[in-house]
Formats: sequence, C-alpha cells, structure tokens
Amino acid sequence: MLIPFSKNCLKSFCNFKVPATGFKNTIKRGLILQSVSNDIYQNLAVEDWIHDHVNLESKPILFFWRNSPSVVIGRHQNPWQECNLTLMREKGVKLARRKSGGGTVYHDLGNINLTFFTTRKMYNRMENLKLVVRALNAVQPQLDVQPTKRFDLLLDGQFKISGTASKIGRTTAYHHCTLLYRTDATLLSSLLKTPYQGIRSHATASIPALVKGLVEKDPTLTCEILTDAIVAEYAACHHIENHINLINPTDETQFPGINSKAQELQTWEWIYGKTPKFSIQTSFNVLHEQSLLEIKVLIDVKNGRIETCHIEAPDHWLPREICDKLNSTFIGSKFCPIETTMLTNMSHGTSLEDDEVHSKWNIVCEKIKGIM
Ligand SMILES: Nc1ncnc2c1ncn2[C@@H]1O[C@H](COP(=O)(O)OC(=O)CCCC[C@@H]2CCSS2)[C@@H](O)[C@H]1O
Repeated sequence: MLIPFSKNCLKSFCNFKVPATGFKNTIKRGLILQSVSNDIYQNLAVEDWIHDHVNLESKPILFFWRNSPSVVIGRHQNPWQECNLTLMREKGVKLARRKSGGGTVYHDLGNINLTFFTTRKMYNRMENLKLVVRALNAVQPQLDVQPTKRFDLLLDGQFKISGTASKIGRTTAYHHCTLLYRTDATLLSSLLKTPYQGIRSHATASIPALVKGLVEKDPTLTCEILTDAIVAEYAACHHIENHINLINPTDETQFPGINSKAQELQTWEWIYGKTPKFSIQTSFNVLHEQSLLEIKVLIDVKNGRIETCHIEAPDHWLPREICDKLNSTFIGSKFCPIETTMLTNMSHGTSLEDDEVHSKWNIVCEKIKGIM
C-alpha cells in the first residue's frame, strides 16, 4: 500500500528537533520509504540526508528509488576510465558520483535501487541480500538467484542482476544495491566502456559482469510487483506495517537542507574534481601533405584539472613555441571539453595571426577534446 509520507513520521526518527523522551511509545521499529523523484542527485541527497540526520537505533529504514538514465560511479573512481562520457553526453545520460565506494553501474527506470539504513552495529549486507532473494522467490519460485561473496546477486549462476556498495559512518551505515528487472545490456555495456586510451591511475576499477534483467526470465514481473514483494518481506522481518511511505526529496520541510546537498552532488567539483590524480598518455595522427604525422600527448590531471601538459608535434608541422604556448594554455584548466572549447576560442586575436598555425592549433584542441 502506498501512502504519502507524513512529517511526524520522519520526525520521530530524527536526531534533532525531537526531544529524546516522550517518543518512546510512538517510535516505530522501522520505516519503508520510496522516492517520488527519478533524479539521481535528489535521490543520492536523500541517502546523504538520512545518513547525517536520522537516529537509526532500533529503527532501520529501507529506501526505494529509481532514476532516469544515469551512470553512477563510486566515490574513488575515475569517470574517464569507467565510462564513455562522449556517448553519455550524446544520449543525455547523467553522470553522478556517489558517497559509497565500489564500481560503476548504469541506472534507468528498469533498475530499482534499495538502500538499507541501519546502525553501524546492525549493518549486514548478506542478510539484506538474502531478504531480497526470499522476496524474489516469493513472487517467482522458479528464479535461481544467489548472492555471491562480493555481494552481487547472480541469476542462473552467471548473470548479474544486482551490485552492492556501502557507506559506513561512525554510528550509522547504509548498504545500497541495484536490482535490474529490465535492461538493454548492449547499451549498458557501451556506456560503461571507456573509449579513452592510455589512462594511468590508482582509482578503484569496476569489475564488469554479464547482466540480465529479471523480466527476461519472467515477462510478467513489474517494478511494482518486485517492490511490493521486498516491502512485504522487510515488513515481516522487522515486525512493521506493510506499507510504503512516499517521500519528496525536494521537500525542505521534511528534509531541511536537502536541496543544497542535491546541488552539491551535481557540481563539476564533486563529480569530476574528486577523481583521484591520473595521467593520460596517448597520441593521434594528423594528415599533412598526404602523410600521417604523430602528435604525442602526456597530461597529468589533479582534482580534475590539468596539472602538466606535454603536447609534442613535429616541428615542421607546428613550431615548438606554439606547442609550448598550447601546453601552458592548458595548465590549470578543467579536463573538460567545454573549457577546452573556451580556450580554443580565446586563442583568437592573440599571437596566432597566421591562419595556418591557427587552424593547426584548432585541430590539436579538437583532438584533445576527444579524450575528455
Ligand atoms: N544496474 C546494474 N545492476 C547490476 N549490475 C550492473 C548494473 N549496471 C552495471 N552493472 C554491471 O556491474 C559492473 C560493475 O560492477 P562492480 O562490482 O564494479 O560495481 C558495482 O556493482 C557497484 C554497485 C553500486 C550499487 C549502488 C546502489 C545505489 S547507487 S549505485 C558493470 O561493469 C556491469 O557489468
């Protein structure tokens, strides 16, 4: 049963504004929430907000959420290494960095996300996954779904339908996982494949797997059927009412300060700027008098910005001093195609009066944009 979420409901969970005494009899043993939003940043902000503000002692929370097409990288990952940013921009797929560690996954409405909030003490990923498996078997006993040692869920022993990540705080923790019920595996794998060559970094690498949606096994399954089954199992386990509380992640009266959290999660500084330091060593060819010339590139990127840049072109194609000027122009700028376009345009009206040199400068900038 879906019911809109009442303000008092969450208040009895919060650490603040609520007196420590007087609620003893009204405190519930747990709560099931579902977001009305499909915005990845708003939904990640809910996780962050609950993690920061809610006292979960004896009152665990299960949160359901789905997103419009998005790629979600782990806290310590490198987006250039993990996904095809060019294809994502083309298809309007959002990029988000979450607060938990682990690998990169693709979300769309065919994917349900579940977040199990508990105290740090009660944090237990395997129990949560077993609960999901019991729920799946309750709706379709024929399904062969098993948790793995890495806390994935595999269908028929080989297809990943769920990936796990977690964040463990001082007193509270959450385990979140995906549940793929409908997916375009070809699109998913092309979005999660880097086209950029020569990246060196110590960022966490994802572990690619074969994926499948549950509907391929049982076409009658829907998001609602699956959610209801998990809700029923969770409610039974925690002796709480079998219902979902709908929440609006933009509602400041329920979640004071949540909109600024969502804003922060979509800043360039968080999504790209938090990438662990990396370098990219690559080369590309340009056509000159019917032969190919090699342009070598070595770029170090720190906090998402170009720290050092060595572009080397044959002297007779692009004079050394122009290459040096190009290198110093890039230093300090964001490793980002929009910023590079601005730099390219800014070179107009400078010392590049020579049209030929100017067009070569533009060619190099275009090629560099292709690796961003
Ligand atoms: N949605 C989804 N579900 C299951 N598996 C996926 C999905 N998208 C991609 N993959 C596969 O997992 C690997 C990456 O596996 P890897 O093990 O590296 O990473 C994970 O599983 C992370 C799970 C994070 C879950 C969070 C829950 C809420 S916000 S995101 C990828 O290369 C694909 O092969």
